[in-house]
Formats: sequence, structure tokens, C-alpha cells
Amino acid sequence: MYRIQTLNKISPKGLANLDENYEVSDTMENPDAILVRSASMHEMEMPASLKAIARAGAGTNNIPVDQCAEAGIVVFNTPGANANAVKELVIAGMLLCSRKVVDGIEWAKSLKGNGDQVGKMVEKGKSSFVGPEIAGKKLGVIGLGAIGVRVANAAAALDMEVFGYDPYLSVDAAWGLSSRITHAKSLEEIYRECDYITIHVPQTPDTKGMINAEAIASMKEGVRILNFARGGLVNEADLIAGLESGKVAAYVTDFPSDALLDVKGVIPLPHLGASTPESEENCACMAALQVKDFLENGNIINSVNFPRVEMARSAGCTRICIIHRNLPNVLSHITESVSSIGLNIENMQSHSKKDYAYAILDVTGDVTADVLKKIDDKDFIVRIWTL
Ligand SMILES: NC(=O)c1ccc[n+]([C@@H]2O[C@H](COP(=O)([O-])OP(=O)(O)OC[C@H]3O[C@@H](n4cnc5c(N)ncnc54)[C@H](O)[C@@H]3O)[C@@H](O)[C@H]2O)c1
Ligand SMILES: O=C(O)CC[C@@H](O)C(=O)O
Repeated sequence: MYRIQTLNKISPKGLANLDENYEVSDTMENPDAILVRSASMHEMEMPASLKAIARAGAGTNNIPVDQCAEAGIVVFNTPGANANAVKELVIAGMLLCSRKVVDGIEWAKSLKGNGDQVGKMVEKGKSSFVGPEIAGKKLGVIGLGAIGVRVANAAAALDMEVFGYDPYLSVDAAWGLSSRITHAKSLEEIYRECDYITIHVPQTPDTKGMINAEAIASMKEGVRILNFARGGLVNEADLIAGLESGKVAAYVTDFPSDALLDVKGVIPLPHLGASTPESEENCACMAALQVKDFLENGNIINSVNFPRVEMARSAGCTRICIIHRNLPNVLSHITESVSSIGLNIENMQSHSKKDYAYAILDVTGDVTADVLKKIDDKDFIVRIWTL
């Protein structure tokens, strides 16, 4: 029986992929795997039993990914599974902040009690809520991954002139990008040209605080900034100064903080980007299926700390799974250890990612604890198990 702990509400449709061989609960002790959304795991003590964490979502900055790698815990995410949901809210966000929709709604509601005068008051007062159309305006998309590409294409379809910036653009993303998108060669080009700027990069030490006073100073007067990626990408004090001076006309954020809530021009959303039934299901299904394939077959598909390694099971074989440091001669140590005991390797796969690597070997013969001990007898082996 596999033991799964959930740290957030995970869509039941996703959990339904875990059959009678799985016990799932939010209080599960000694779990084999954890399914999580946005709950922070940085302060959590990882149980020795834990082999995998699956983030039902894209961003993994709530998980101590490097620490997990050191402990041989595979961290998965679900790339693209919620991208359409975020794209739709970004488009809504541009309209909300352009057309003064939120202020207009609040004002309209304040007319309650004025009886048959409401119609007249609406017509008289509406001129305070005039705001520009987005068609014909320039949008800068920073980060052209699953979300950025969709946002760029959708905005181009709404007749915006779209500039995209991503120095690490993947081949898949490039294939998906409309030919109408202008390739921005630098952030400065985005800042200089664009009326609206939307950020779709992961929060890492490199990207943290990237929207700061210097960046804002090089943006257009009255720029509207949208942040559906992570709060930490924006230096809040600098942003607030930009809003107060009028340099920044609006900041639409999915990551409100106390400091932002009463600042004029801020449209705070309670992290709703991925909150659609469709994306919650997509993410939960993808997370659950990846965990299942890993626990049952050792396959790693979308991991942020280990390489993709997947191999069909060879009939009649035991599978040995080995997480190890990415150093010279480790594979020869593994294959020599296995063959010195008279086991035959029918099939194997091995790949590396930065400091770590992962190997799966399908072997015939009796894989005893002694065999595993012989392979495990080196510091560079992080975790070894059989399936
Ligand atoms: N608001 C929400 O509910 C919600 C939902 C999903 C994702 N997100 C956030 O959005 C981020 C992006 O999601 P995604 O699914 O598009 O991820 P993704 O991995 O598909 O795309 C990220 C893109 O950013 C690019 N990138 C990285 N560093 C960059 C830099 N310095 N400058 C420019 N581009 C850079 C990468 O090359 C990649 O193409 C996630 O990391 C997550 O933090 C938020
Ligand atoms: O789980 C959520 O609701 C948000 C997920 C989102 O922030 C992500 O990074 O995928």
C-alpha cells in the first residue's frame, strides 16, 4: 500500500487516479509521496519515508527543491496544466485595469438607495471611469513559457502589438508562438516600448525583485504592470513609489500583501490564476499520475530537480532505481557491482541534471539486500531501491 499525504485541497478527480493500492489523507504519517499546491514546505521536516513531492501547479518556490535533491526526494510539477486558466485571467486583468472596471463597479454599487435616479446618476457619473482600449497598445510579455506564449498569442489576437522576451525560450514554446509576436532582445526594449507589461517567469534568486526602481524608471509613463507569476518578482516599495508618482498607472497582482492593499492603482486578486475547475483537475491528474508512475515504475517525467528518465518494464525483471551524484565513473561502479554478482542487465536508462543523476536498471536474477548494499557502498549513491 502506498501512502500519500495531501498538503492542500487536491481535486478529487486527480486523486481518483490513485487506486485501491493507495491510502490518501491530509494527516498521513510516513508518506511515500506528498501532493501539494501552494503550501510552504520550507519549514517542514521531510520524513525519511518520503520519495516524491508533486506540486499540482507550475511554481515550486514553496518547496526546498535543492534540499530535496540532496535527500533523494524527487520534486515534480505539472507544466502547462494550468496555463490556460492564468492566460484568461491575465487578459481579464488588462481589461480590468484599463477600463477602470473595479472602481466603476464599486461606484455603481454605492448608488444603492437612490431609487429611480440611479439611471440618471450612472449616465452623469460614468465619465470618471473612462479608460483606454487594449487594441493597438503594446504589450510586453516577460517569460515565454506555457503561460507567456498563450498570453502573447491571445493578446495578439485582440489586436495588441506584442513584444516577447525570454532568453531561454524552449523549442516547444517557439513552435507555439504566433509569428505576430515581436522578439524583444532585452528587458530594456520591453520597458521602453510597452504600455502593458506582464511577467511570467519563475521566482528564483536571479529573478527575485527584477521589477525594481531602475526597471520602473525605464518604463513608459503610465505603464500598467501585471503580475500573475510571484509576488517576490516585484520590489514592492519601488512599485508603490511608482504608483504614487503616477509613473505606474496600475498594478494587477495575484499576490497581494498588506502594504499593497490600500495603494491607489493596485488591483489585488487572491491568487486566482489557476483557480478554475479545469486547471485544478488537470494539475491534480498530472501530479497524481506522475507520482503513481514514479512509485510503481520509478519513471520520472516532469521533475524540477532530477532528469527525465522513463523506460518500459522488461518482463521477468526486477527494476533497480538509483539516485546518485553526477560524477565520473558512477555508472561503471553500478554496472560492475551488478554484474559481479551474476545479475544480467536487460535494459537500463540513465540521465543527469546539474549535480544529480538517476539510473534505472531492469535486471534478471535475485536482487538481494546484499546486492543493493554493494552498490550503495559509496558516498555518491544518494538513494537506491527496487521495484
Ligand atoms: N497565478 C497563478 O495561479 C499561477 C499559475 C501558474 C504559474 N504561475 C507562476 O507563473 C510562472 C510561469 O509559469 P509557466 O507555467 O509559464 O512556467 P514555464 O516554466 O512554462 O515558463 C517560464 C518561462 O520563463 C522563462 N524565464 C526564466 N527566467 C527568465 C528570465 N530571467 N527572463 C525571461 N524569461 C525567463 C523560461 O525560459 C520559461 O520559458 C510559474 O513559475 C509560477 O510561479 C502562477
Ligand atoms: O495551486 C494554485 O492555486 C496556484 C498554482 C500556481 O501558483 C502555480 O504556480 O501553478
